[in-house]
Order: sequence, then C-alpha cells, then structure tokens
Amino acid sequence: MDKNTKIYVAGHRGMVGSAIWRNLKAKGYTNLIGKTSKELDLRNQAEVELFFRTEKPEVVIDAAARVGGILANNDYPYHFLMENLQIQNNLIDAAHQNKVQKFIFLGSSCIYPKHAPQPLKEEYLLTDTLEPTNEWYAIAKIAGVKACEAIRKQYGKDFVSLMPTNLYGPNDNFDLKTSHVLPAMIRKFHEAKENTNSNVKLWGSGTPMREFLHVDDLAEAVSFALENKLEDHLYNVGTGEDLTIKKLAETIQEIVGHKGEIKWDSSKPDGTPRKLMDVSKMNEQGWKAKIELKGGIEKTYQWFLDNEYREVIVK
Ligand SMILES: NC(=O)C1=CN([C@@H]2O[C@H](COP(=O)(O)OP(=O)(O)OC[C@H]3O[C@@H](n4cnc5c(N)ncnc54)[C@H](OP(=O)(O)O)[C@@H]3O)[C@@H](O)[C@H]2O)C=CC1
Ligand SMILES: C[C@H]1O[C@H](OP(=O)(O)OP(=O)(O)OC[C@H]2O[C@@H](n3cnc4c(=O)[nH]c(N)nc43)[C@H](O)[C@@H]2O)[C@@H](O)[C@@H](O)C1=O
Repeated sequence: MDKNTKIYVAGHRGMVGSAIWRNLKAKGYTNLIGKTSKELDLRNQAEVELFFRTEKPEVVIDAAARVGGILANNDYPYHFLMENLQIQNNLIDAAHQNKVQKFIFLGSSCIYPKHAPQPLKEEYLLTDTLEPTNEWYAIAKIAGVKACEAIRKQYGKDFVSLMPTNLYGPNDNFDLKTSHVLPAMIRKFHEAKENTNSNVKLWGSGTPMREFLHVDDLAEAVSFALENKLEDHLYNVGTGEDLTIKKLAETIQEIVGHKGEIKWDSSKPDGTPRKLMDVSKMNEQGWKAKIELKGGIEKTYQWFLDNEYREVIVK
C-alpha cells in the first residue's frame, strides 16, 4: 500500500482506533484522517455522505462503534443494536458509493453462537442462537460482516471483516459501569489498594473463560490486512489461549499488589461460558499475536497510572 494513500480511521480516539493510528503513523502512513463523534456523527447518513464526497478517502478502517462490557450491552439493547447498525451502514454504503478500494470492518467474537464448539471457527457463524446479554450488539455486527461479504460477492471489492476477541490496552474505557472486565479489574484493584486494601467486588461467578488480546496486536493485524489482500471475507483475531475470569482476577491482583479479599457478586451476569477463538485462518495468512498476557497487563496498568483515563458513559 502506498504510504500516501488517504486512509480514514473511523473512531480514531477510541482504544482500537488510536492503536491503529499509532501503528500506521509508525509505519510511515502520512495521509490519515480522523474525526471525533462531535465533528462527524456517524449515525447521521447525510453528514457521512457529505464527508465522503468532500474528503474522498481511498481506504476506510471502521473502529467506530457503540462499545461496552456485559452490563452496558445488557442494559442498553436499543443503543447497542441501532447505533451500531447506523454507524456501520452509513460507513459501508458511503464507502461503496464513493469508490473506496478497501474497507476493514471490526466485529467481535460475540457474533458466534453461545454454545458453539470451541475453539470458534469462522464457519460457525449463524449456526445457533446467541448469548442473550449481547445479542443486540452481535446482531448489528453480524449485519456488518454480511454487508461486507455481499459487496465483495456482488462487486468484487476488497471489503474484509476482522473479529477480535476481548481487547485491552492503552486508552481503554475505565468506567466501572460500562467497561469490559480487564480495565474494570485494573481500576478496582488499584483503588482498593489505595483504600487500605479493602475488598474487591467482581461480577458473576468467576468461572467463565475469556481470551484477551493486546490492542497493539490487533492494530498489527489491521495493518496486515491493509497491506495484504486477504483471501476470504472473515477472519478471527486473537491469541488462541484463554483463562477463567477468576484466574484473570488473581493475575491482576498480583500485578497491582492488592492484598485484600475478592468477593463475587452473583447478581451480575456471567455471560457466555467460553468464547475461545480459532485463529488458524489468520495465522495462515501470516499474522500472529505477539504480546503475552501478563506483560500486556503490566504495561496497561502502568499506562493507567501515568495517564488520565477515559470513562465512556452511555446516554
Ligand atoms: N474493546 C473490546 O474489547 C473490543 C472491541 N471490538 C471492536 O473494536 C472497535 C472499537 O472498539 P473500542 O476502541 O474498544 O471502543 P471505544 O469505545 O474505545 O471507541 C469507539 C470509538 O467510536 C467512536 N464513535 C462512537 N459512536 C460514534 C458516532 N456516533 N459517531 C462517530 N464516532 C463514534 C468514538 O468516537 P469519540 O471518541 O470521538 O466519541 C470512539 O472513538 C468496535 O468495532 C468494537 O466492536 C471488538 C472486540 C473487542
Ligand atoms: C468484547 C465483548 O465484551 C462483552 O462480553 P463479555 O466478554 O461477557 O464482557 P465483559 O468483559 O464485560 O465481562 C467478561 C466477564 O467478566 C465478568 N466480570 C467480573 N467482574 C467484572 C467487572 O467488574 N466488570 C465487567 N465488565 N465484567 C466483570 C463478567 O461478569 C463476565 O463474566 C460483550 O458484551 C460484547 O460486547 C463483546 O464483544
């Protein structure tokens, strides 16, 4: 890919978008465009069409979405379904109408059925019912995957979907109501340590298993997809390794240096029991995760200590 290609990174201030931006800048891409949601509300079709006609991006990376952890997904089903459909439909269709050559759509591992065999292969999509806590978000993401697949099939364009597993890293959302588990644990253990090592309350039973990928590894997968023509339309992106939420809690507790007790709040949902990705398809294309979990969490905790963190509020 020419380093002067005009690349629009939608959602460039979010955890994923900012990691992609850093990665592409470091690789020498000079013509990146980013707009905040205040400057360009991607739910608004007219605004998006005008932006594409004026800016004429050649490549689009879609890292803009309504994103949140298990509780936000469960509590705001309409936001997670409708805003994601609006954002991705506007971006995909404007890209198609304005002759964008390449479009990278980001979904999530929650698109796969709740009780699919493990590890999750791309071909398990739409073979059974979804996990109820995030089916709204998952249905929007499945529609995005299908829209890109349809454009590929009907028009032969290079529109591709990457499905990341649970992500973490710098610039994550650390709001305790809307965040994912890993940033929530960093903040909870840190604040409890500062507060005479008080007990930490975590959600659910601690038995579900999750896979975690550092966002810089995902950014490398995105830039790999940018620079190479992937053979198919859908690829899982993860480490291929998972652990229980309880083990994750113990790991973060040790990294933070918290000495109190962990209490499990069974009134909060567990969500899907397991969603381990089969990443062999993406590995065969030539991308592989590099950052191991403990080191990645240590770096993220250091980032949390050194920076003013974001809190995403749903309204
Ligand atoms: N975090 C995770 O664990 C995972 C994330 N993903 C996927 O990665 C992508 C990015 O997620 P992540 O970076 O974590 O999310 P963040 O919440 O950190 O960032 C989302 C970005 O989307 C932008 N955005 C949201 N709504 C609008 C809107 N109406 N108009 C314009 N921009 C908007 C925000 O812009 P602004 O800041 O300007 O308001 C923000 O920069 C999503 O597609 C998500 O599904 C997939 C798997 C796991
Ligand atoms: C990326 C993915 O993220 C979401 O799915 P999820 O993996 O279930 O989300 P999560 O990270 O919030 O929780 C993982 C597990 O961890 C437990 N848990 C313990 N204590 C806390 C806690 O304090 N906060 C949170 N958030 N979870 C906690 C929690 O009960 C659950 O068992 C999707 O909605 C969907 O949007 C999606 O794609």
